[in-house]
Amino acid sequence: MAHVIAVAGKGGVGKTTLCGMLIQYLCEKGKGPILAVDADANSNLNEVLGVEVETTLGDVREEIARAELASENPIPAGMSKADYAERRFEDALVEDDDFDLLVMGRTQGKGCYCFVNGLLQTQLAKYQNNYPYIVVDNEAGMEHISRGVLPSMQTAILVSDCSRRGVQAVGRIAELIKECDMHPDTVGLIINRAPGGKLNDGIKEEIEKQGLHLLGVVPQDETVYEYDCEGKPTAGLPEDNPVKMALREIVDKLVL
Ligand SMILES: Nc1ncnc2c1ncn2[C@@H]1O[C@H](COP(=O)(O)OP(=O)(O)OP(=O)(O)O)[C@@H](O)[C@H]1O
Repeated sequence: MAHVIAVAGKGGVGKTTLCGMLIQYLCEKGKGPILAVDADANSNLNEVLGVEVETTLGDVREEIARAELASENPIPAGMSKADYAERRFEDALVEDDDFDLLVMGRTQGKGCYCFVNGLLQTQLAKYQNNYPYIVVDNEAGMEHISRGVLPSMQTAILVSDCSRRGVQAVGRIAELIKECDMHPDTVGLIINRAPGGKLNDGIKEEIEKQGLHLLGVVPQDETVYEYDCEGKPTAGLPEDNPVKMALREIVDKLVL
């Protein structure tokens, strides 16, 4: 069974960047094949990882939910809706050397999604046996986890920037995780984009107030930002990049 690592945080704090670096590092450590799941409709994990995505699970869900209403039903005659959905979900899996990527895409729309959400849940449960690790880039609401679409969670990595509000947002996500009844072994915080890689006293106080376990601090680094602006995958960052090195040190301390 896969070890599921969920990465979450408020938008813009660098969650997707760190998630991509984590996937790359696990691959380098020989922990692959990894299933990477982009569960945040606003993030672009594929860009960070440097892969193209043609179909999202959201597209497939939409297509199937509307199939019966459409004048041209895409489901071939003689094929069940469930078999067609499974085939299309497999089409949506982007395969790379050491990881595969699934992009959830948008989660809301008109019509009933219960049937396809159920299929998606089954499909993900099936994938759980094919990969040693599943790494999920979540939106702040952790919707896929709270709705039970994702099978389980052993490690939650919560990312905040160096702001009180970022830490407070993470505190709320930690509460949500408790309410989800998934009981991960580790729930820890990474502070990203810290100037000079240091925490100030106000942030330290807030972390304590929220009762969060600090895994480590990642510095602000202009090269990471430039790579993003130029659309270059973070996988291509030099080995001695300070963000890459800080994240690796944190991952090495995790029990995975
Ligand atoms: N340590 C860092 N130093 C400098 N820039 C960083 C660092 N981490 C992330 N960034 C930059 O911050 C911006 C936001 O990062 P990213 O897209 O990973 O955030 P996010 O939390 O996933 O946001 P969203 O959910 O909106 O996608 C990007 O331009 C990224 O390159």
